[in-house]
Amino acid sequence: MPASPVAEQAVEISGLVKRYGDRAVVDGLDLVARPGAVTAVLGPNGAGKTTTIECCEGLRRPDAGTVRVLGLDPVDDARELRPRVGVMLQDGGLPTGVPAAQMLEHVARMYADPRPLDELTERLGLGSFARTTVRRLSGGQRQRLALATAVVGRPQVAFLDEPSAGMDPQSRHAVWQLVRELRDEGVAVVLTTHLMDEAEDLADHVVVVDHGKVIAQGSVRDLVSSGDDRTLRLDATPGLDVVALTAALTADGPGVTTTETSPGSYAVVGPVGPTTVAALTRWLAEQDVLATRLTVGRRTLEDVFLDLTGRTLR
Ligand SMILES: Nc1ncnc2c1ncn2[C@@H]1O[C@H](COP(=O)(O)OP(=O)(O)OP(=O)(O)O)[C@@H](O)[C@H]1O
Repeated sequence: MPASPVAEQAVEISGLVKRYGDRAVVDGLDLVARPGAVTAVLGPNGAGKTTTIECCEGLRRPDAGTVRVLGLDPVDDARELRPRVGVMLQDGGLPTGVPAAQMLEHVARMYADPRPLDELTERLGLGSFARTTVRRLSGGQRQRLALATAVVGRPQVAFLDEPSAGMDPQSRHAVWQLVRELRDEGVAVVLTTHLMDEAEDLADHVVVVDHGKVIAQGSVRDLVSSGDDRTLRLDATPGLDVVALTAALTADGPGVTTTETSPGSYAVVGPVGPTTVAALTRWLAEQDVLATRLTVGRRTLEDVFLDLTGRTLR
């Protein structure tokens, strides 16, 4: 049998286009994912994240561009890739009439060296619903089972589509811990998410996608650091005059931008300092508006997204 091509990158996507009808939902997307790293594809609903991942999983054929997973074509080389790639679909994608434990045992039997099932069961808390059929599992339970089936075969690449969606905080942390360990074992983990904290906590590399295109990428640190910029967050009455507020904040200080991110929530981004806060509280007092929350902190990925698109992620 010829040796598999040696790939430095676990996943390489170049100029990917996927159309539904005449609409390109993925529109010239480039992405690279390394072994031993978590790559998070971050973007709002409908950005094209799932479609991109489905092209990597061989579930959809690109209309243009190339996708390589471990140097192979996900559609043409599906048989060779199957034992080396783990997939967690957004809707679980599992047969519904089988009890959870039986499902996991069945999947494990397909691999030469599966992970110990008792350990995986314990870690992801699968024991409490082992005998329940997939159909009757809650959304979060189904997600945990889907994750277990994705990683039980010790894949070299794991595609996880919104791995912690719908989970309670305890389960979410168990999932995050497992993802970190996969990374430490050398697995290339590619996950989609629209949860900022998930990307900030887990990702070595973040790819921000909007309208089927990459609009920014880098480490979280690269993306959020921008000189002395900080974000001042303010909760107050909806509909404040942000133009007048920005003018008041920049009158005797450096330039900042002000946005009402959702009704009654505002973000002031820029070199926010003590004079900015003083000017803000003075302006609010003049308008007879009470701030119910005021914080100053470092920029987040949410701020980056807001800067790039003028919209919030959710
Ligand atoms: N089979 C399909 N036929 C037609 N349109 C589709 C199909 N699958 C997805 N789409 C559309 O493609 C766009 C991108 O969908 P996709 O699921 O890739 O986005 P996403 O970024 O994963 O969003 P979400 O965060 O909501 O999961 C959406 O507008 C969606 O309605």
